[in-house]
Amino acid sequence: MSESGDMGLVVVGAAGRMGQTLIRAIHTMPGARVAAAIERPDSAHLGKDAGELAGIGIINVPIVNDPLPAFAKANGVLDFTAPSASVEFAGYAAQARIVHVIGTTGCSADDNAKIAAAARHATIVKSGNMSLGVNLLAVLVEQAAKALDPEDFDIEILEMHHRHKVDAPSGTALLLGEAAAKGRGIDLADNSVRVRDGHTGVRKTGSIGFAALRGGSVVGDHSVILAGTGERITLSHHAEDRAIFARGAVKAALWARAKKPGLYSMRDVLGLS
Ligand SMILES: NC(=O)C1=CN([C@@H]2O[C@H](COP(=O)(O)OP(=O)(O)OC[C@H]3O[C@@H](n4cnc5c(N)ncnc54)[C@H](OP(=O)(O)O)[C@@H]3O)[C@@H](O)[C@H]2O)C=CC1
Ligand SMILES: O=C(O)C1=N[C@H](C(=O)O)C[C@H](O)C1
Repeated sequence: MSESGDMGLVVVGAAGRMGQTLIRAIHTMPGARVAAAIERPDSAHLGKDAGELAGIGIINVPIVNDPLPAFAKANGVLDFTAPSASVEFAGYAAQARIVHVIGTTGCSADDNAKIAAAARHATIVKSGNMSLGVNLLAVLVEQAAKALDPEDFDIEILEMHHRHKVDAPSGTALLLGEAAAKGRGIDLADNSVRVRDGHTGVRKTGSIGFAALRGGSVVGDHSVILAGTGERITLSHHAEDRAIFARGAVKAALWARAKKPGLYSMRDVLGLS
C-alpha cells in the first residue's frame, strides 16, 4: 500500500510498447504511482530502471521477474502482455485481491473463462481498447446497427495495425463487431465472417465481415462500414499515440479501486454502458 494514498500499480510487460507507455502515463497522472515493473525471467531488460527505459529518467523501480511479491504489496496491475500471461496474472491478482486491468488481446474463449473465474476475487477491467474514442464509437456503431435493416445494409469492419501485431482480427475490431451484433440483436460468433479467400460465394445477408491489414508503424485504425445500395456510412477511429490506451488503463484502475470484485468493461468505466 502506498503511504501517500496514491494507487500503487504494477506494470507487467514493462519493457513492451504498451508497458513503456504505461510507465510514462502513470508518471504524469495524479493518484497513481509505479509500484513495480515485471518482465519475463529471460528478459534482457531485467535490472534496468523502468523509468529510464521508458525515457522519463530514473524512478527507482527496477524491472524484476517475480510477480507474486510485487502483487502482494500493490493495489493494482496494468497488463498489456500476451493471453497466457494475462490468465496467469489474473490468478495472482485474485490471490492478492487487487485490481487487474487487462488490455491484452487475442484471448481464446478458454482464456476468457479463466479470467472471468479470477474476477470472483479480483476486480478486473478488460477491454480490447482502453481509449475513450473507440468506446464512444462502439456506442455509435450499436445505434447505427440497430437503426439500419440488415436486409438493406451490410456491416464490414476494417482494421490496420503496425507490422509487429500478432493477433487478428484486433481486439478493437471484435469489440466493434460485438457492438454491431448487439445493435442487431444477434450473436457475433454465429454471424461473423473473419476471413475471405477464393470462391467465397455471395455475401450472406446479416453477416458481419472482418478484414485486417498489417504494416509499418500504424498505432491502430478501425472503420465500421455500413454498406447499402447507393450509399455507404463509415464510422472510423484513428489512434495516433499509444498514450490514449495507457491513460485509459490508469483511469480504469483508479475507477476499479472503489469497486467490488467482478469483471468490468471500459464502457462501465466511462459510463457508456
Ligand atoms: N486494449 C488496448 O487498449 C490495447 C491493447 N494492446 C494489446 O496489448 C498487448 C501488448 O501489446 P504491445 O505492448 O504492442 O506488445 P509488446 O510485445 O511490445 O509488449 C508485450 C510485453 O509483455 C511481455 N510479456 C509477455 N509475456 C510475459 C510474461 N509472462 N511475463 C512478463 N512479461 C511478459 C513481453 O515480453 P517478451 O517481448 O519477452 O515476450 C513484452 O515486453 C497486445 O495483446 C495488444 O494487442 C495494445 C494496445 C492497446
Ligand atoms: O496491438 C496493438 O497495437 C493494439 N491492439 C489493440 C487491438 O487489438 O485492438 C488496440 C489497439 O488497436 C492497438
